[in-house]
Amino acid sequence: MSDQDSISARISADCPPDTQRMLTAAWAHDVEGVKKLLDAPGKASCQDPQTGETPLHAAIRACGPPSEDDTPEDLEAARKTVYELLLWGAIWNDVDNHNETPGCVAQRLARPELYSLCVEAGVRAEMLFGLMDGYEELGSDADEEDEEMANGADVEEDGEEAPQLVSVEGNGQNGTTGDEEAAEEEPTFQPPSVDDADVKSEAYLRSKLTYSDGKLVDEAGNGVMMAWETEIMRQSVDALLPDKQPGKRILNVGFGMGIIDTMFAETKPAVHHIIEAHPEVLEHVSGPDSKFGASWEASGPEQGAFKIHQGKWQDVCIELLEGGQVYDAIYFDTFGENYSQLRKFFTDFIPGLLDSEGRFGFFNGLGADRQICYDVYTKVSEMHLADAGLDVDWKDVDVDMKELAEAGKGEWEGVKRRYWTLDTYRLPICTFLG
Ligand SMILES: C[S@@+](CC[C@H](N)C(=O)[O-])C[C@H]1O[C@@H](n2cnc3c(N)ncnc32)[C@H](O)[C@@H]1O
Repeated sequence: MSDQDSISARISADCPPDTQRMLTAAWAHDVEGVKKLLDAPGKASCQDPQTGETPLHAAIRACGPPSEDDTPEDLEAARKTVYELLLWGAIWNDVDNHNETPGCVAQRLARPELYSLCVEAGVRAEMLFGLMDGYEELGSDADEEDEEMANGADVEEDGEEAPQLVSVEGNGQNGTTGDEEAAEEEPTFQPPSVDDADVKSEAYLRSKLTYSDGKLVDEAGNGVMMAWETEIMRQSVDALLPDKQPGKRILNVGFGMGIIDTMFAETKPAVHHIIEAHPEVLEHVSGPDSKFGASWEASGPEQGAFKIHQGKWQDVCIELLEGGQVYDAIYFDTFGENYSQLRKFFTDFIPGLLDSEGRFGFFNGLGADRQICYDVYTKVSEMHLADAGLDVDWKDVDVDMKELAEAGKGEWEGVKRRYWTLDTYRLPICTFLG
């Protein structure tokens, strides 16, 4: 076990005794001891104030990497401890001072069984948040710092700062003065700070955009679309139109840099509709250098066959439905919207707009700055797609990370936030069930 993963490094001298007891019992995989200590709400997710270690981190970290000393009994005790903690409300995605969730530790230590328990807990939590309408922002949408993804599931890799000791704010109630209360307060862990990239759809749609070589960036410096995604767009087109037959009816939501629309146009569709809401993107599309201006619209096989629908898809799709439009291929890739909007598109529009033999795809950047969040969102979206009557096949696409490895460098130069950190893109190909 590396020094940074040792018990002495993880349970600090300042750790309050209750928390220390819980962390030690979790570290020892003392299931009975853990159960006894779980006597009040919040106990399962207590944190060392300096290291941010939670009982889940401790139970997983204590396993270390696989070794020949491992026994089935040890592993079973670890599994039971993690299971028990999750049962008692341990938070699956609290980060520690190294910006790792318990699942990140399990992945780093090559403990797939424990990793799976964390993923399953994440799926349960996110499905519940879904019922309560509390999703994070989409992965490609520059913001994943919603509280619901809880405390830095989307922390920038480079945004790590030394955690500070902070005190819980007292309000002087219960007959104590603020000072007395302060004296009794315990320090709490402050997770590594995150760069606040909270993009909201309305603000984004009003913001100034810059098209530059290989990227489209909003006024806060968020990457709206980047050229490194071209291969993903290429493979998405290949998946949606496998035979590249001409004469297909295509809908693309979100023009961005027009990368996917250029590829769609090359397949010589019968209908090619694009929905775009941002005024500056629309200005760019109608500009003299655009391939999708008035002459493109006029070049369609019939009037309205090639068309940029100006406005938000939430409004335009209602008109398309009312007009009885049906498509063979639909692609969805917007910016600044949260997962609830993608889910709305699945459930409210795909059933009416997609031909019964058609294919639907979307940019799958959900939680893409952290493997466990990506894995959780793969499952969550799969369940919601099934709710909408859709089956999904995931195709793994290698992402060349050479120029994407470091925030602020390579492809990320001039871009506020590294929204993609993974070697493999999971490309969704959705068709109707049955
Ligand atoms: C990531 S880009 C799309 C990139 C595109 N796939 C490509 O290949 O270049 C997202 C686009 O969706 C647009 N958008 C964001 N919210 C939208 C909404 N509610 N309705 C329509 N378009 C929207 C943005 O203005 C932006 O042009």
